[in-house]
Amino acid sequence: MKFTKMQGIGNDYVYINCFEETVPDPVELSKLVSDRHFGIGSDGLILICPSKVADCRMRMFNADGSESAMCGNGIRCVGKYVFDHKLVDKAEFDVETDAGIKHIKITEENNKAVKITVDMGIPEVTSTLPEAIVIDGKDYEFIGISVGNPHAVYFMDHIDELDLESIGPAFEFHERFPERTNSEYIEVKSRDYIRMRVWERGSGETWACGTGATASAVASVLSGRTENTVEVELKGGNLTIFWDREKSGHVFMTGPAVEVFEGEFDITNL
Ligand SMILES: N[C@@H](CCC[C@H](N)C(=O)O)C(=O)O
Repeated sequence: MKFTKMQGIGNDYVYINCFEETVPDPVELSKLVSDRHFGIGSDGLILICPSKVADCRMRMFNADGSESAMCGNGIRCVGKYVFDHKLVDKAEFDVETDAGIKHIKITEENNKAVKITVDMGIPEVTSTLPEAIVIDGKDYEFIGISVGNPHAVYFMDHIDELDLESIGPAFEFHERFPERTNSEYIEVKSRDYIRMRVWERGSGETWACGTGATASAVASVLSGRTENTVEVELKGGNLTIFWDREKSGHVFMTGPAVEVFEGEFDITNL
């Protein structure tokens, strides 16, 4: 099976062009390819498929094989892939996801996508503002935001000192979140700049999460900490998030996407 490895500010996935390839078991394939010692090495698997209602469809699987409705860094890479590989012949197009159809705008240089803006839709607040869960006897106040997938945003000082390997799974598997949750840990630097670490449902700590950055910017605005445009610094780079709160209610994510390499993977034993 042919694949392409791509990354969006360090959040890396294996991409399969399902206009040409058939994937028999994406759940098992995701576990296999994601393994950083025995596989290709990635945060999961993304299928770029034909769609009846949009220009293409994205299906996204975490490293543990669980499927998510949406992936922010993934959809920017899908945008770059279909543009660069000429599966579309326009710089604005639609991608079907299980969280709805998302509109993409490509900024190109020499016929290659260098920057991608995604209309992430209207965010949904899924908690009281804020709400607390108890972990090891301590209250953690979070803001719950869905942008097609679930996020719990926690504001704190000194995110570099956080023991993410402990707190991440405690959020992910807490009984408050029956479908598990992604969680973001946010240090506010100014009214338009935040720093973020993320623990992803199904993949653990990743270098970036586009839906997480979007949810965190929305939570920052909602709680009065920032203006509507926020730059989010993640381990692998920065994203710009603009929440058009007063007019359309939609939130827009802008950032890069990079093709790392192409290869072939033997799936005869899958
Ligand atoms: N890295 C992604 C989010 C991937 C899905 C997430 N782990 C979930 O299960 O919802 C992003 O960039 O948004």
